[in-house]
Amino acid sequence: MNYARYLTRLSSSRQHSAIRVLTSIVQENPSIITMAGGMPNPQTFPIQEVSLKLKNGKRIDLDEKTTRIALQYSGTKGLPPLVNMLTELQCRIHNPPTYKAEGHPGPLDLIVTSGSQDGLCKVFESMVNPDDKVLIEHPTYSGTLAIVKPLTSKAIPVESDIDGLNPASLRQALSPWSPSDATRPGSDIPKVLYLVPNGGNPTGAGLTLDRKKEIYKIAQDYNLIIMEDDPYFYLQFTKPYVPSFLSMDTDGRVVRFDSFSKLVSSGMRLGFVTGPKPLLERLELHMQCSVMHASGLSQMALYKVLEDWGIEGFLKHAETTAELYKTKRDQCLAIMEKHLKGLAEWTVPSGGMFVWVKLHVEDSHKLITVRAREKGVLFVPGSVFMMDSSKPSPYIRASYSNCTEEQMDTAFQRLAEILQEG
Ligand SMILES: Cc1ncc(COP(=O)(O)O)c(CNc2cc3ccccc3n(O)c2=O)c1O
Repeated sequence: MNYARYLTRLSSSRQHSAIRVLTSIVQENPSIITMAGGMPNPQTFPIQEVSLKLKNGKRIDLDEKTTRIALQYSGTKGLPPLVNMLTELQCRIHNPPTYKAEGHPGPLDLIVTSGSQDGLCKVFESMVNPDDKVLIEHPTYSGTLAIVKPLTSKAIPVESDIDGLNPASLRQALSPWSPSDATRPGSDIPKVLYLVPNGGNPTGAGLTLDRKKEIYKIAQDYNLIIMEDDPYFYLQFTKPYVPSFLSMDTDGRVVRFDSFSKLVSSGMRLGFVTGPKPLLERLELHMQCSVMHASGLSQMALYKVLEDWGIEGFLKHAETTAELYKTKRDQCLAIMEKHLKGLAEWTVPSGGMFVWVKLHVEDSHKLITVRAREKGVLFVPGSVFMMDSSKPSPYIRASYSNCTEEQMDTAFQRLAEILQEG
C-alpha cells in the first residue's frame, strides 16, 4: 500500500507539534526534570480525588496520583494504559492480520478520539480533497453527511438494503473506471469507501459476511481505503458477531472507528480509531493542533472501569446492552404492527438502535417536522440521511433505544392518526 496516494495536500503538510512532543517525552520519562512544556501546576487544581460508583455496587477510587494524571495534559494518542488495553481488545476481537506483521508498510496503530465523530471528521479531512469522488453508503448517518458534503459535491452514493451495502451497487458505482485507473496518475477514481457495517444508521442493517468478503475484494481490485464506522458492532442482536473488515484486512486498507457512546457513556466523548500507522499519524498530527488529546478524566474513568471489568466483563456488559436493545426493538416492531399496518412498511433491524420506516406518503419531511411535532412526537425525516436532502423521501428513522414501551405506543399511535388524517 502506498499511503501517500490517499492523503490530501493539507494532511501531508502537517508536522509534529514541538510542544506536543514534549508531553510524550515527559509521559515516557516521568523522572526527567522539565522546564519545557507549559504544564499547569496540579497544586492549583481544585479536584483532589475522584470516586466512581458503578451500578453493580462497586466503587472505583482514583487516588491523588491517578487523579493528577487524569487532570493534566497527556499524550495525543491517549493514556498509555488505555491505549494498551484497547489494542488488546482489538487483537482479541478482530485479530487484525497486519498487527505486528513484520515489515508491513502500515503496521497497525490506535488513537483515542473525542468520540468517533471527531475521528471520522479528521480522517475524512485527511483523505478527501475538495471535490474528490468518495464512495458513501446510502442512506447513511447524517453526522457523516455533515462532514462529507462540505468537503466535496462529488460524493457517490452506494445503495444498501437490510443486508447492508450492496456489492453490486458498489461495482456499478465504480463502473466508469477500471482497476488500472487506481494506478493512473491524475485519475479521478474514488479512493475511499465509507460504510456502517452493523446496526446501520438509519436502517438497522447488518452487513453479511459474504458481502463483506465481496466488498473487501472490490476494495482490493480498485485499491480503496475502507472506513469501517462501527459504533454498533457490539449491539449485533445475533451471535457470533459478524467478523469485521479489520479482521480480514490483510492489506492494511481498513480504518476502523469504534465508540464507547453506546456502551459506557456518550457524554464522556470517547471513541478510538484503529488502522494503518501512516494514516493514523496524520490523524494524530491533526489532533495535536486541534483537540490535543481526548479528555484525560474521561479516559482515566473509562480505563478504570475496563480494568475492573476485564475483557470478559466488557463483553458481558456489551451482551447485556445488546439484549436490552433487542428487547426494545421487538417491542417497537410489535407496536408498529399494531398501529401502522396499511400505513407504512419497515425492515427488521439486526442490531443497533434504529428502525427505518417507509410511510405511505410522497414525502415525510413536513409531516414529521410540523404535524408530528404538533402532536408531541419526534422522529427523523428520511431526507436527513440522503446525499441530496432536497429530494422527497417517504422514510423516517425511529430510535427505540431510549423510550418506554408506553411511550413508543403513544408515539406510533399519534403517527398513525396523522397518516390517517392524510
Ligand atoms: C454510525 C455512527 N457513527 C458515528 C457516530 C458518532 O458517535 P460518537 O461520536 O462516538 O458518539 C454515530 C452517533 N449517532 C448519533 C449521535 C447522536 C448524538 C446526539 C443526538 C442524536 C444523535 N443521533 O441521532 C445519532 O444517530 C453513529 O450513529
